[in-house]
Order: sequence, then structure tokens, then C-alpha cells
Amino acid sequence: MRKIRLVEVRSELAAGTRGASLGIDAMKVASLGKHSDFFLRFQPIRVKNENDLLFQEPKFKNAKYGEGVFTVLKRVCDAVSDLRAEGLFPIVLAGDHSTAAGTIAGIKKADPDKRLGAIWIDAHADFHSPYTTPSGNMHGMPLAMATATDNIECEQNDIEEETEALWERIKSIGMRGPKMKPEDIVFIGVRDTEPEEDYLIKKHGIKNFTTAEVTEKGVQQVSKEAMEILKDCDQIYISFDVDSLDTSISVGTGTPVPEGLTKEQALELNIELIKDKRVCCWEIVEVNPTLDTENRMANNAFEILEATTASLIQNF
Ligand SMILES: NC(=[NH2+])NCCC[C@H](N)C(=O)O
Ligand SMILES: [Mn+2]
Repeated sequence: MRKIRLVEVRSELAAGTRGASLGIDAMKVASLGKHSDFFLRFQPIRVKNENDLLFQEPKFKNAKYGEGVFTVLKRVCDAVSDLRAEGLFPIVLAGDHSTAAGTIAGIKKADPDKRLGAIWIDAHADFHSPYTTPSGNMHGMPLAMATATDNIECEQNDIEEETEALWERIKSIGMRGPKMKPEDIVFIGVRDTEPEEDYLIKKHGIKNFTTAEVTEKGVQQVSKEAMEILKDCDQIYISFDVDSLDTSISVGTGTPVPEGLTKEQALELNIELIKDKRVCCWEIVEVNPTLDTENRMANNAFEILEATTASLIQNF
């Protein structure tokens, strides 16, 4: 049986709104409300954060708090890589979505010869680089970090030399060069992208299962098709950004977008996808209780976390 370890990353440096570092603890509060023993059952590893940088102005305008993001991603990479080397299954609970790049780097570092794919359940494509970012917020960049994509063809920002050097260091966490091919990414629920990201999606023929498609085809079929696209991958990482959920469920996340997945769709999708034996890591991000009422997002997110973990255990 594969053993699970929780990895807690209370980092929110890369988000544009404050509060995502409180998401993990909001899910713990949700678990208490349900009298769940979830957080008793799995021993957590805590990755140190650099959130105190937020009291200062950001140094790099196209890669805000990038020096801290680099430090945190490197720590996440090492933690995940150590767990994978021991054959453990990391469930990563994180603040902002930039951590996913550290997670991916860690998975790859432990198994450099295995082909890694990702299922990215999100409202956003998170495929910007400092050259194209509209905001400078690095939670919009993890897939560019993981695939070592600059997207110079769509360059919008004239970036400073220091930013360029930092970006090179971030792309080299774990190992130099790409950890994944863009072709080995599958999107679910992506509905808020910029033209620079649309260019990459088109260029690499990346499939996005829209909310409408999930509703039409059903979760089983979409999961089957997603896994079929990744048939040549040896390992699969699932990244679940709670902003994939519809805003009617909750706005307790930094960048909410309407027309998202229902709670049931997201729950069933994760339950189904994690059954694939190649899935080696699952991550949940962007719960922000400071933007919420009555901890709604964390309650929903915890339900998904618990059900997905149960599915993983049942299908070991
Ligand atoms: N993980 C997220 N919530 N990402 C939101 C990114 C939004 C936008 N594309 C940006 O780069 O600023
Ligand atoms: Mn995201």
C-alpha cells in the first residue's frame, strides 16, 4: 500500500490578494466542524514560508516577491522529492498556486527518467512568464516554470536583468530545463486566460475540458479522455485549484471566476482521476478564508480533500 504524507505550504507570496496562507488552517477548522479524524491520520510535513516579505514592497514588478517564491519552491521541491524517493504519496496543501512548480520539480527530481504529465483543474491556465504576465503575480506562472516556457513570441513586458536571472533560477529548481512537456498537460475548467496563454494552448494543442463539456459528457467520460491524452506518461500529477469551482459555491479564493464546476463535479472528478495508478501526487491550492463568509470554500475544499484521499486509499 502506498503511504500518504501531507505537505503543508502556508505560502501566499505569489497571489495578488492576501489571505491564501490561511487556507490550510481554514480546512482544518472545516474538518473539526465535521468531527473528522483526517488531520490525525496523516503526519504533516511543514514547509517554511517567506510571507514576511509581504510587509515590504515587491522588488521585481514582473515577478513579485520572486526571491521569496524561489526559496519556497526550492523547499517544496526538496520535500516532495524526498517523499517520492521513499515511495510515499504527497498530498500537498498549499496557499497560492505557484507551489505547484515546486511540487512538479520535486516529482521530477526523484524520477528524472519518468515522463510526467499533469491534470490541471483550474479557472486559469497559469502559463504566464515574467515576459507576458499582466499582473506580476507568480501564481499565474507555475506551468511556465515547469515547462521552462518564456513565450517570447508573445512578449509584453520589458523585464529587468535581475528578473531575468531570477526567472532562470526558478526554471532550474530541481533540475535544469523542462520537467514536463506542454503536450502532457490536460486542463479541466479553464475559462479565464489571456491571449498569451491562448497562444501556448493552441501552439501545443493542449486540451481543455470546459465546464460545459464536463456537464455534457459526465465526469467518467472526461476522466477517461483525460487519461487517454496522457497515455504515454509514466507518472501523473493532479493540481486542484479551488477557483475551478463556481462562484455560486463560494468566492473564498483570490481570483474567482463564474461558470465553474459544481462541487459535485469537482468531487467526482478528483475521486475518479486519482484512481489511475500512475497518479503520484495530488495538490489543493488557493483557499482564502479572508474573502469568504462562514468558511464556505474551506468546507467544500475539505470535503473534496477527504473524499479524494478516501478514493486514493481504496484504490491503492
Ligand atoms: N493560480 C491563480 N489563481 N492564478 C490566477 C492568474 C490570473 C492571471 N492570469 C494573472 O496572471 O495574473
Ligand atoms: Mn491556478
